Amino acid sequence: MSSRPVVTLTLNPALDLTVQLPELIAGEVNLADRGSLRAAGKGINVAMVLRDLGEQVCVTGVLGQDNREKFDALFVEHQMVNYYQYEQGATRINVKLSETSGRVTDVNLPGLVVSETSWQQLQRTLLQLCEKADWFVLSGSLPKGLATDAYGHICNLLRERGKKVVIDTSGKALHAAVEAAPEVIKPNVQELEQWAGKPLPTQALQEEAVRSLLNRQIRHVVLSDGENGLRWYSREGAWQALPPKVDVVSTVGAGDSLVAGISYGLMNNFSVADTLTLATAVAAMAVNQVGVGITSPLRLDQLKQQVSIKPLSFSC
Ligand SMILES: Nc1ncnc2c1ncn2[C@@H]1O[C@H](COP(=O)(O)OP(=O)(O)OP(=O)(O)O)[C@@H](O)[C@H]1O
Ligand SMILES: O=P(O)(O)OC[C@@]1(O)O[C@H](CO)[C@@H](O)[C@@H]1O
Repeated sequence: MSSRPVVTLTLNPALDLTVQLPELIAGEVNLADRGSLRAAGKGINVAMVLRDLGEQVCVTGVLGQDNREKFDALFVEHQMVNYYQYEQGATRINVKLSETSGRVTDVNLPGLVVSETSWQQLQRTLLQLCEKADWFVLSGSLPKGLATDAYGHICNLLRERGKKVVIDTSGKALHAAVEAAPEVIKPNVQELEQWAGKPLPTQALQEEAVRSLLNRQIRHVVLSDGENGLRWYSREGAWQALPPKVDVVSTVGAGDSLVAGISYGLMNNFSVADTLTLATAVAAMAVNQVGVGITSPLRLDQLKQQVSIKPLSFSC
């Protein structure tokens, strides 16, 4: 466990309305088995896992004033230090329709419009947090009101101060973020294809794109691929992690759990094998439940034992 806190930034958080139903039939009345409404968003999910791993966490970003209660309660319950900026209006609700087969349909709303005042205040907050923290995890889509290079801009601010930045985003935001050379990025295969601007159907083609990311001075590229696990690339080498087989309850937050596990391992100077084992097990745990977090340390140990790691032949 590191002695200094880690910061997670969520610019576009959400209340996740997870609905579990046998089968989704579009255009019909669907009867659900159960539902839950949770404070979420990518960086908040990352924070949940990091707290469960024992890290001190400062959370920041922009939340809506009108429905802040669930977020405030979560921060208190999980002892996260709250540096959020509150904007007029309500944080979006994202609907996650989770079928018995394991298929998940996401309906994500656009979110708040972030004002220039909040954006400026947020940057001041991040600079203030540079005095406390060395690692910053920036996750998720960008809300309206922010330029597509918002993550790139923040990453530059942080890197100039010697901070390590992990970024998990997609589309144009990922494009701009890559130019700021963060320490780690975690695209999934589809996001890598969007970045490359073409389909990448083979491992060789994916590795060509990864090479050009590493040549832009990104230190680690973690390429996630759902139930096939992940491949981790850096100038020092490459590894593949194959996840354990689990019953899929909801895949929402699996990527965030992976990001949390990778960040934890890097922050604590774990070996690559230990980092990947932990991250892959934590992600599998997320898949096996609704919501993220380490709900059973014993189960996490069992999952870790079922992760398989192997080195890949790869050079830059
Ligand atoms: N069915 C599964 N069984 C076990 N592990 C899984 C499964 N699906 C995903 N994972 C784990 O979660 C990781 C992240 O999943 P994925 O590649 O879907 O990320 P993502 O697209 O960022 O996810 P999301 O945005 O939905 O959180 C995978 O690398 C894998 O380790
Ligand atoms: O709009 P973004 O930021 O891309 O995604 C938001 C989101 O789908 O990501 C999390 C799962 O990763 C959910 O908690 C949340 O609803």
